[in-house]
Amino acid sequence: MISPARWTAYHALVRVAKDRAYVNLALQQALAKRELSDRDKALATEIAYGTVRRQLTIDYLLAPYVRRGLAALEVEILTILRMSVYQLSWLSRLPAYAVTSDAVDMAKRVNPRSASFVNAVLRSYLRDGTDWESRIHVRRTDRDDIAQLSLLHSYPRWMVARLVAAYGRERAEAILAAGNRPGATAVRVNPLRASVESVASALTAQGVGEIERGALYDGALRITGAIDIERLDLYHHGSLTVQDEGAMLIAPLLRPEPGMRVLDMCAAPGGKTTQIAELMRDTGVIDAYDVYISKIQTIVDACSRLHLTSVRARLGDGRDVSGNPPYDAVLVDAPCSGLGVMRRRPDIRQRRTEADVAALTALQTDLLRHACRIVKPGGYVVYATCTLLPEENEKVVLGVVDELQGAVSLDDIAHDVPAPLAGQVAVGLTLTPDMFATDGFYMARLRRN
Ligand SMILES: C[S@@+](CC[C@H](N)C(=O)[O-])C[C@H]1O[C@@H](n2cnc3c(N)ncnc32)[C@H](O)[C@@H]1O
Repeated sequence: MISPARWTAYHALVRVAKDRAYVNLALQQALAKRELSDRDKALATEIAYGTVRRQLTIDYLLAPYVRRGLAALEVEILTILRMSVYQLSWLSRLPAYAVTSDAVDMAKRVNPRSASFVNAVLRSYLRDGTDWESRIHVRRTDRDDIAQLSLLHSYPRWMVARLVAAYGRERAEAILAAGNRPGATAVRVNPLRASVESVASALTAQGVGEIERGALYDGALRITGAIDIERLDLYHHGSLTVQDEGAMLIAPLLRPEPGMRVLDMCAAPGGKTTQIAELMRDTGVIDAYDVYISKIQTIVDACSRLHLTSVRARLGDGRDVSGNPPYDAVLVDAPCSGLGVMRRRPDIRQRRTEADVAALTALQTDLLRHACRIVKPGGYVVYATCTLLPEENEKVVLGVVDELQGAVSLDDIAHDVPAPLAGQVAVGLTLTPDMFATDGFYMARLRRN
C-alpha cells in the first residue's frame, strides 16, 4: 500500500506543477480529502513543501538519469521522481526501499508503462549515492558564483543575482539559506480578549510544543513543532491570530490611537487590519479595501472571529479610494514579489518572474502616491512589502517623495521599531529572514506636510 503521506503529497504536487496551484492551498485540499494521522500530515507537508523548495536542485540532480530530458516527461511521472529524490537526498531518515517502492507503486497507478522507468531512474540515482551536496560540488566547479548559489540554495538565478546586487554575496547567501529553513509558527495575542501569559499557559496546557515569547513584538508568541492552531478553542474564541512576528512590526508604525479613521488599502486577509483595530481598542473606523472579491470574506471572517466591529471591509482598487474626508493614517501593504516569505511560500521561486518586478513597482508606486494624496496633513502613510528588493521598497518610497515635491517627507522610524532593529533603519527598515528567523519585510513611513 502506498503511504498515505506520500500519496497526499503527490496529489498536491501534481496540482502545483500542472495547474500552477499554490502549494499551501493544494496541500490543504489534498489533506482535506483524506483522514491522515498527525504524523502522516506532518510528513506529507514536509515532502510537498520540500520538493517545491528544492525543485531547482532536484532537477539538476535528476537530469543525468533522464536521457530524453525532464521536459519530455509526463508531469505526473516527473512529480513522482522529484518527490522521491527529495526524500532520498533530504529526508535520509526515511528508508530508501520504502521511498522507491512507493514511487513505483504510484507510477503503476498513474501510468503503468512508466513504472519500470521510475524504478530504473531511482535505482541508478541510489547507486551513485544520495549526498546531494557532494554531487553538486563535483559538478559545479565550472559554474559562476551566482549559478552556484542558485544551485546550492535552489533559487532561480535572477533572484540570486538581485539579492547579491542588493546585499552583497555573504549577506545574500545568509538570506537564501534562511529562506530554506521552515519558520516557527507565530501568533499575535488579541489584547482585547486575552493576555500573552494566559494564551501561553493555555497553549502549554494543550501540549502544543515549545512556546517562547517573541523576540521583537510584545504581543507575540512563537511555537516550535507541528501545530494546527485553527483547531484550538483559543483561536475560535478570538484570543489570537496566526501572523509572522516580522509582520507584527508594521501596523504600530501608523501610531494607531483610539477613535482614528484609518485606511488599509490592501487589506486581505486582514492580518494587519485586525492588528490596527486591536491597537485602536476597536474604536474609530478602519476601511479595509481589497481588489479581489474572493478575498473580502477573509477580512470579514477574521474580524468576526476576533469580535472586532470597527472594520469596514470594502471591495475596491486602492488607487480609487476617495479621500473625502482625508484619513488620519493610511497603510499601503502593497502586493509584491514576495521574496521575503519564501520559507512559507516556496512556490514563489517558480511562480515569480523577473518581469513581474517591473509591473509590481508601477502598481506599488501608484498605490503609495494615491495614499499620500488622501491622508490628512500631518497624517502618516506606512508603506510595507514582504519582499527584499530595493526596486520595490526604497526606490518606490524615494520615487514618490521626489515626485510629490515636498508634499510628503520620509519619517524616521528608528524609535518605533524594536530596539535591536533601530540601528538598521535607513530609508525605512528591511527585516531579512536571517536576522531574527522571521519572514522578510520592508517598512517605511511618510508624513504628509
Ligand atoms: C501583501 S497582501 C496584503 C496582506 C494584508 N495586509 C495582511 O496583513 O493580511 C496585498 C493585497 O493587496 C491586494 N491588492 C492587489 N492589488 C490591489 C489594488 N490595486 N488595490 C487594493 N488591493 C490590491 C491583494 O489582493 C492582496 O490581498
